[in-house]
Amino acid sequence: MQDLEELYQLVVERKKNPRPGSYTDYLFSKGLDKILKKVGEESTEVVVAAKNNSKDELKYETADLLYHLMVLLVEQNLSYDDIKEELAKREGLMSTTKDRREIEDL
Ligand SMILES: N=c1c2ncn([C@@H]3O[C@H](COP(=O)(O)OP(=O)(O)OP(=O)(O)O)[C@@H](O)[C@H]3O)c2ncn1[C@@H]1O[C@H](COP(=O)(O)O)[C@@H](O)[C@H]1O
Repeated sequence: MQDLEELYQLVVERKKNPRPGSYTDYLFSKGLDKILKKVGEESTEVVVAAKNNSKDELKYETADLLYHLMVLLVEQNLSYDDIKEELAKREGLMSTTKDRREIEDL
């Protein structure tokens, strides 16, 4: 079993201890622009999969995107806890927006 945090930790481990032939090492060696390109590509593939109404494709592309996002976070020295903290801050936000004026189409 591998959850997102375990995947993040695996990427951290690869950065600390590069392993020959590892795709993660390949991304780190190419640098930020390559990682950003992959995040962009994989994001687009998620959009296309959803438009194709294909759950299998969406599942596959989402896993690809999450992996590349974890590589980006590690490259940028953002910890997994940073993201968890940000998400935690948002808990309960719904209740504070219930009186918001309806969003109108332009
Ligand atoms: N989750 C993933 C994961 N998802 C996608 N990918 C790789 O992402 C690449 C995306 O495929 P593409 O066709 O878009 O890219 P490509 O043509 O192979 O290469 P480029 O476009 O980047 O040049 C594939 O090579 C996949 O193997 C991943 N590679 C690794 N992981 C995880 O990271 C762990 C460590 O992997 P290594 O670093 O390779 O040991 C693995 O055990 C997995 O758990």
